[in-house]
Amino acid sequence: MAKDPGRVLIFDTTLRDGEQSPGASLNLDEKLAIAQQLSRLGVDIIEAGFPFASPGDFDAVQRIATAVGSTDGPIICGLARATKGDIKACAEAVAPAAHKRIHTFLATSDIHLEHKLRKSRAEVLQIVPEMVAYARSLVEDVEFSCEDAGRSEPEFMYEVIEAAINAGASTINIPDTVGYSTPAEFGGLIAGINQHVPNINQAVISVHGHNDLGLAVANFLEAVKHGARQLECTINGIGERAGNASLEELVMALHVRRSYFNPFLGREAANPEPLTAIRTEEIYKTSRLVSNLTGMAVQPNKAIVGANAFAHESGIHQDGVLKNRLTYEIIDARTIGLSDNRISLGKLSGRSAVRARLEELGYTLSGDDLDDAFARFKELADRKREITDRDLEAIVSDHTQQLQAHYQLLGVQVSCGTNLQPTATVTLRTIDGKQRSVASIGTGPVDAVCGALNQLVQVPNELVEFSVKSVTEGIDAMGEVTIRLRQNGRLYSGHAADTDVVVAAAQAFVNALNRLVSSLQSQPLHPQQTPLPVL
Ligand SMILES: CC(=O)SCCNC(=O)CCNC(=O)[C@H](O)C(C)(C)COP(=O)(O)OP(=O)(O)OC[C@H]1O[C@@H](n2cnc3c(N)ncnc32)[C@H](O)[C@@H]1OP(=O)(O)O
Ligand SMILES: CC(C)C(=O)C(=O)O
Repeated sequence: MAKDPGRVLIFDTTLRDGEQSPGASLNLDEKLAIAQQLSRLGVDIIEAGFPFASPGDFDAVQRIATAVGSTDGPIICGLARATKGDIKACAEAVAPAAHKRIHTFLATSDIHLEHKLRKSRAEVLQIVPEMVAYARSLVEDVEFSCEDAGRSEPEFMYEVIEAAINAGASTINIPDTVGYSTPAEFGGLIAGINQHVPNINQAVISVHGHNDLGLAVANFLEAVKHGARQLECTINGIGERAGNASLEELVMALHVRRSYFNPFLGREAANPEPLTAIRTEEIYKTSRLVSNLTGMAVQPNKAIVGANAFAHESGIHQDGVLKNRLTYEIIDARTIGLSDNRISLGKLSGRSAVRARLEELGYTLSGDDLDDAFARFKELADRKREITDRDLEAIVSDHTQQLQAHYQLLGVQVSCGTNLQPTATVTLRTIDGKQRSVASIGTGPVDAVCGALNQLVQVPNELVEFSVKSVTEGIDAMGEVTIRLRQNGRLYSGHAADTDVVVAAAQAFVNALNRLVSSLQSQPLHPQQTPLPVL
């Protein structure tokens, strides 16, 4: 049996694999806000990024290690390829944390060895212990992953794992990198590792998996039954391609069905102790925060955190729930932090009530940031009778997105209607204070706004998604706009809300352009690429 921490460790990779979701790039302040909320949620390990990937990623990991990696906080981890350069950068980035980890990886499947790494199995067996030992010379806590484990030959993988443990790895991660495994196969893989790797009891077995076939959570639960004690997952299941195993689904499955899982961890079935250290009542607000800051909307029918997850539509269900909620509910919504019992916020509310509610939602604001958010709150409260949590989230996420913005939207004016050519005038200010306005016509007001913004910014892009939805109910509801732009095959999301959907569209477009521009600035200039316009 593997070294057993006595419960299931939750390793959150929202800021690393989650950020690999097309269009989901986050700025430094956004990453920090998410890391702080993950710490409140009670995750055991935060994988904060891939420090070697870019100076921005390095800074983010270092800042999270400094601000969130306190003695009673989570382990702060960075990802590194099995190279000295990656590992050294990772060690430097996580250094400020009280508890730090280097996570290094090398593929073990023949497909990856032959076509991607162009290395033999013998070379892999030489590199892995060398790089794990190098990582151990820099940091005490080292995790090693056999990338594409789900398609690797088990006997070869056993040898690699044994070598990694002998070199000092204390966590061995088994990733189903392409989401290929089925639950029985994945459980069998973990059982095989426990049986055939002679020194496995010196390491925690971890799993990481993707949702290409929608099986990641099911695979992980099967892995827990066979000895996996660390689950690598993301909030809302975001991540590369179809995403990762979702944290909220795993945690709630282990919570709701603990009498089923308890015996696999050597406990009495009736043991009421939780199987993870997660504060489940923080789940919903963490989901909202990640959705707002990444611009990745949560599908309404998503388990646990979707808008419909606790809604009962049909008469027979409503009748049952009215008689006894247990007829159709397996989770009390309050367990994940949904509550109807809230102070209502409106135009007579003061700074303390707004700050307190924002804190409950996972946003800790002070000084100028609080003043700005409060001013926007009052502005909105003059237009809208009751300010809901979703309104507040929209206010703060707009503000956070603008903190490091290259372009700031100063004004939008449109004229449109029957027999009128839709026209928009837009004013932008750059980070260095230059200001310019442009007018443009379009097929509708939003098209005219986007045309004007493109004229001002002059960075080629293709609009691939535009969606508007109402944040709350009623005629005075905020409209939430999500925009996705594509350039050179990469996606950039922008997200904004306002009671005026044209203003929300303009702001969402500017947010997406800001992401695109930041990404261009962190890449070396392509010979045919023109420098960024300065307005
Ligand atoms: C399964 C996962 O999610 S892995 C994590 C994915 N995350 C990322 O890729 C982070 C973002 N990546 C980047 O910024 C860049 O790819 C960098 C900085 C890491 C590397 O950039 P470059 O040096 O330009 O290399 P490039 O991306 O073109 O190719 C990757 C190289 O790493 C090698 N490589 C891939 N995995 C590993 C590994 N685990 N250990 C060592 N080398 C590896 C590849 O074989 C390739 O080498 P080659 O150039 O000799 O053929
Ligand atoms: C680096 C590893 C853990 C990974 O992200 C994967 O295999 O999907």
